[in-house]
Amino acid sequence: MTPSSLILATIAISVILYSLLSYLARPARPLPPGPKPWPLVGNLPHLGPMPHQSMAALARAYGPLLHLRLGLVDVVVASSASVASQFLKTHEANFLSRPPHSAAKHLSYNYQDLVSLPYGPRWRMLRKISSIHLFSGKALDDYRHVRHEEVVVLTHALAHVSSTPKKLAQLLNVCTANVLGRVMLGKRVFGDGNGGGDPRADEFKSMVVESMELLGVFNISDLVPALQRFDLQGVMAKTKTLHKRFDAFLTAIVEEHKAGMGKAGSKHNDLLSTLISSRDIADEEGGKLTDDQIKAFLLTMFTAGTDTSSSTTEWAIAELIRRPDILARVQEEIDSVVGRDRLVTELDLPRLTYLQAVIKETFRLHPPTPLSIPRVGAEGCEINGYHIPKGAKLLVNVWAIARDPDAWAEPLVFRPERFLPGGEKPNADVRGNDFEIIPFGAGRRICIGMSMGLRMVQLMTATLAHAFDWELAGGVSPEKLNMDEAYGLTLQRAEPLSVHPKPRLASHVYKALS
Ligand code: HEM
Repeated sequence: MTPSSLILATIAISVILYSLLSYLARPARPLPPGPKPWPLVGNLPHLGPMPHQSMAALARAYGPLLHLRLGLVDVVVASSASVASQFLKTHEANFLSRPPHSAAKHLSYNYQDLVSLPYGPRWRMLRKISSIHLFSGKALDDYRHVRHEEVVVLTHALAHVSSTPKKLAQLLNVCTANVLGRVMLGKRVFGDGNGGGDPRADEFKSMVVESMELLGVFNISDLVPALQRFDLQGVMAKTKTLHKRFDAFLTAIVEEHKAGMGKAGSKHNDLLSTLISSRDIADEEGGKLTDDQIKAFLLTMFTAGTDTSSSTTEWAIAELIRRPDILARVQEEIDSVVGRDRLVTELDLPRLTYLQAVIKETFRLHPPTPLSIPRVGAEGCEINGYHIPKGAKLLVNVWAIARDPDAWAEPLVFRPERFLPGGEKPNADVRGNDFEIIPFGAGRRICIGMSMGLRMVQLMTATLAHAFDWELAGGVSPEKLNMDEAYGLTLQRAEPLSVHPKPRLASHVYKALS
């Protein structure tokens, strides 16, 4: 049999088997509405290059609870606050695990990381360890100086006068990665701490972006298992190569750390040392950790924790550049609280009400994970009178929910005032309680790094807005700034922000940074 006739035969058998099984297992209640699926590929052609946008358009036509069939997989999409709350609150217990995804499987050392582990003892153990060491109020306060110092390094790098424009995303990424490095490993991962370039940082950012692209792909091999071995979109080949690059990066970190721990008189209180030592003390819930599990843990934290915060800050600065009136108001607020003789600190943030509103508005229009991270239904259930099949993949379109015209006035306009007293949603919060704006998800599987991510985005945005005025590279005028999105698991800017920062504080502030 030739390869093409083998593919055709596989497709034909899959379609017949699937139709038969679907007929036999048809539910009493109807599935939620959705566009008619094509044979075999189902609704994949409906997704296009920007699935979050296409799904938002489909939700406008079919309603906020949408059913799609992608290959052989049932997918339900929540596109309104009330539908999202049905899944993530009312039926939360049924949607606590993640669906299978071959790219995630390969990148995460066979689903060993916190994002992809099924809800259960090992997930609980890793969540507990990371809460205690990284994300508890005490841990966050203990490491406040680290965030401050790395933002100082970032400011120093931006203040360095040069005719070459600065790629903001790259510097923000180094800042967030170094904060995580110092907190988890006890040391920076990139650069010399003076804001100087490090080619490994470019490599790292490109690996993170590529992983987000691969994780965001709707891979036909996952959706029609019979086609898995053909790797028609080349996702698996790219994932394997990427995994090797990440593994080399992580193995070096772990081995170097172990060697340091072995030296006489060395004292290590960081998280990685705890993880390495925990292999000798069986945990009552999750068992011992292997090297691969430790690398999977670090990988998740570095990927989930860097690009999300840095891209949100990049979007925030882009919005401020486009709206000089809003930037001026942010600067006025920070000047009045902080003055112009020092940089902002985290302790100033609670007094910066307008800045907080700017950050919320940025999360609303530019949520870093537009389709959140998928969940899977453990059992069949009924929502709003529709049958949700067992094993259905749940996508929460947080991007569409935050632009829902039934929930937001002029949803496409960047207007921080909507979150201030007298505005339409003065009390709305992004921490998973107000389903109209859930950039971090909600419920038990809500983003574990939420508090750290929020602090980083607030501190970086406040510092950049306070310490600099901004000009776009190439003489682009603010109103011409390209605000197009590039799709992936995380929402990148199609065109990275390229800028000339102009220091605006007293000159001694910048001198003191060197
Ligand atoms: C702007 C910042 C961030 C945003 C918007 C964000 C968003 C999200 C979202 C939407 C989820 C899925 C939640 C769900 O299923 O309901 C998630 C999960 C996760 N995030 Fe974040 N994230 C951010 C920062 C961080 C940081 C700083 C870290 C770690 C250093 C992190 C680590 C994780 C992990 C480990 C999970 C998986 C949690 C689980 O499955 O139990 N995130 N994040």
